[in-house]
Amino acid sequence: MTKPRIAIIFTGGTISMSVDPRVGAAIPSLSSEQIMSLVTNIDRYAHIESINFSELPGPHMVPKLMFQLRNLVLETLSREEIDGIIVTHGTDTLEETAYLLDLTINSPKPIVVAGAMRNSSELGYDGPSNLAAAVCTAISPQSRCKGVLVVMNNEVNAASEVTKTNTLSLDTFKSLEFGPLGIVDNDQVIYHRNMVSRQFIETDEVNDQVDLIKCVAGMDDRFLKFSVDSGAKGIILEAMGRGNIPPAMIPGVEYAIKNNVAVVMISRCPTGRVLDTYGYEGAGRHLRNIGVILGGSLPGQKARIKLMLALTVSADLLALRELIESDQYR
Ligand SMILES: NC(=O)C[C@H](N)C(=O)O
Repeated sequence: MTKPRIAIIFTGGTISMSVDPRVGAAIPSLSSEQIMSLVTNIDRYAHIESINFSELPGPHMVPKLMFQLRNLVLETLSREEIDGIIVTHGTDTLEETAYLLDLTINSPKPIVVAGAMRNSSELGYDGPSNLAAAVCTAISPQSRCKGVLVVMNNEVNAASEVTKTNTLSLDTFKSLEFGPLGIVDNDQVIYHRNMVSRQFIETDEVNDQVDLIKCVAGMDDRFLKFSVDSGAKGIILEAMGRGNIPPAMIPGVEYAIKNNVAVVMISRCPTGRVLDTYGYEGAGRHLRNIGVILGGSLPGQKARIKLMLALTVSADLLALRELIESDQYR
């Protein structure tokens, strides 16, 4: 039987780091060959092809590079002999890249994003085991047509649902709202459910002029006005609870919308979607009536990815509302 062929695209992150004695802390240093040499016996399962994209820590990744990575993933997927793709990534921005890939690639072939929480100088370096689980996931026919998957700590999560929840735990990537899609057990992926919803945004670019503003008690509209005046085309408003903001922020929201800047609201609560349940000043109904778009249950950093892509499809605020709300409010 012919073994499946998997391309692994290395972008950096802790999975490719070790402690530099001069700095006394972890920095990118491992080549893809060095990492793959630690994933022992993987050639029993698949032919592996390594592709070097970058050696970036997660916080150095930027939206334009994520989109270049998306183009490389698409190009690699278009090769008939490739059965699936794995992307290694710094975990700090892994969910953002994974979600961008998920929203912009419509392929039945499995795409898996993985990383590590411990670098190769630490006891219990989890890079090789996460990569092994990612390969087991990518070669499974059951992983087809599932969108982009995030595999860490033997759990399989949908890119559209997952977020990093803990600063150091190996078990940090969680779908807080719905739980994992499945697990990797004994080198086999076992799925328990399908992703809740999936959206595809057809575009060839990303507009990175989107800011994220978190609301706190007593906040005013200075950040909102600064964002508009400094050229933002979109703002993610990380609101309180069900989707409500302090009244002193409202002039800034009106100023943004008057200037055709899209304002998408999500919640600073870790779970639950926003909705226009409340009718007081600054509450969801008021904000919706003045043109604020509802962003569902996405965390702010992922809602930003979605808006950055949606803005390349239309600058019209009503069309943007339609596009952004369509998969969360039916
Ligand atoms: N575990 C990690 O990968 C964290 C690291 N700071 C990064 O995102 O590059």
